[in-house]
Amino acid sequence: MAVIPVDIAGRPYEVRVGTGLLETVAQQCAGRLRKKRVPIVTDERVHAAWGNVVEASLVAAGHEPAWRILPAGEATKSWDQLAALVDWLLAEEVERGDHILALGGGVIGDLTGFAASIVKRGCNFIQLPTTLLAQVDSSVGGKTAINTPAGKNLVGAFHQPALVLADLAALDTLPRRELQAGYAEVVKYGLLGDAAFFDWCEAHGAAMLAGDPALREYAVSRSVEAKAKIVKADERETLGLRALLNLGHTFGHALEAQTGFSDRLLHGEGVALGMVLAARYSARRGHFPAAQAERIARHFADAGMIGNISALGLNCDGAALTAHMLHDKKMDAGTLPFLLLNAIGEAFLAKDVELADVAAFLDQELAR
Ligand SMILES: NC(=O)c1ccc[n+]([C@@H]2O[C@H](COP(=O)([O-])OP(=O)(O)OC[C@H]3O[C@@H](n4cnc5c(N)ncnc54)[C@H](O)[C@@H]3O)[C@@H](O)[C@H]2O)c1
Ligand SMILES: O=C(O)C(=O)C[C@@H](O)[C@H](O)[C@H](O)COP(=O)(O)O
Ligand SMILES: [Zn+2]
Repeated sequence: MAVIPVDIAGRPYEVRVGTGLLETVAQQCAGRLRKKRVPIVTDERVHAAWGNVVEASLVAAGHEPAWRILPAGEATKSWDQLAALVDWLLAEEVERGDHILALGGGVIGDLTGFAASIVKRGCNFIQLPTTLLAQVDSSVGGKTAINTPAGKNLVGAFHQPALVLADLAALDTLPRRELQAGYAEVVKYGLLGDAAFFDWCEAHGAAMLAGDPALREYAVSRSVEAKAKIVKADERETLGLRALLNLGHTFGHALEAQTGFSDRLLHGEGVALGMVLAARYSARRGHFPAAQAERIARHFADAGMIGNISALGLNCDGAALTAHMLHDKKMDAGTLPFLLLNAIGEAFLAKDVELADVAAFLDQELAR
């Protein structure tokens, strides 16, 4: 098992990456589960795949799991589900010092973490991420949120988990499309700051996705280490460092909004397309080789993902996509900084991007 410290001032915690962590969840959480009843939030698919494993461990340790089983999918990150979850946690008489368990992907982690941040002005929670995306990204770093009709993650809080248990065995039941979507956030760490890791992805990504256990442990651990370092340096995204983790997301979130936050485009798929767009747009501006942008697009295509937004059949123009971007949380005094590339492994925040130029670029991409 790899143990990666997330060294946040005043609230450090561990990310444990290994196999069998769900089977031994009660022991892993020893000392944190103070009461007989343990509140666990999950979704219906994760519960079907892993509910009995977690239940068995908790029951064997003398606990009585209290399950909150939500519908699977992005629509669960909503005001309605948040309100109902908060009411349920209050009915469970959760105290600040208790630990709420979040068993699932980024949807469950983001929603549960946000509920934990506001119940009694802040309770503890433990992330039990079961998707590749959640293990390499969403369970770490403390961004929690729901979506609103205005856009993605627009209401939320920074609230760090007390512990993260990334069980690699969970990836064995994850559908291939979800694995691929999570892989986009793995590749992101290479593109934003670690060219050697992008090379590793090109060499080993396919075998990692196919199930090689050692490669999976390496991909998850190296991703978590990269994220932990950035989060330690800029927890609240105020210094322009954490913003690097948003590479591909301004484009990606606009595509998710345009497709109605539906199964038509998963978050990771939007991020993959968004990073290809950021790379091509960097090439259009002249500070990134066009051939390298196509290298990135090819890598995602080789991994089985869509490489061009024209394939989405969006039936909209570039201006419709840039309109969604006005809600981006990086907006600053009316301008939107964009994460762009100078090289593979060297992302930067460009503050001189004109949205009209982005819209014109997207018109070309929609017709590609
Ligand atoms: N907080 C952050 O820093 C952060 C980072 C990245 C993404 N996110 C958010 O995460 C969300 C996406 O997360 P996701 O990709 O994990 O999606 P998800 O939570 O919707 O899970 C994907 C699907 O896989 C199923 N599933 C999960 N684990 C499974 C398993 N082990 N076996 C079988 N099925 C399983 C789920 O039921 C769901 O249908 C988005 O809302 C995104 O905005 C947040
Ligand atoms: O942890 C971060 O910081 C990230 O930006 C990680 C992203 O992968 C994630 O999708 C995040 O939720 C996006 O943040 P947002 O602030 O653009 O909503
Ligand atoms: Zn993301």
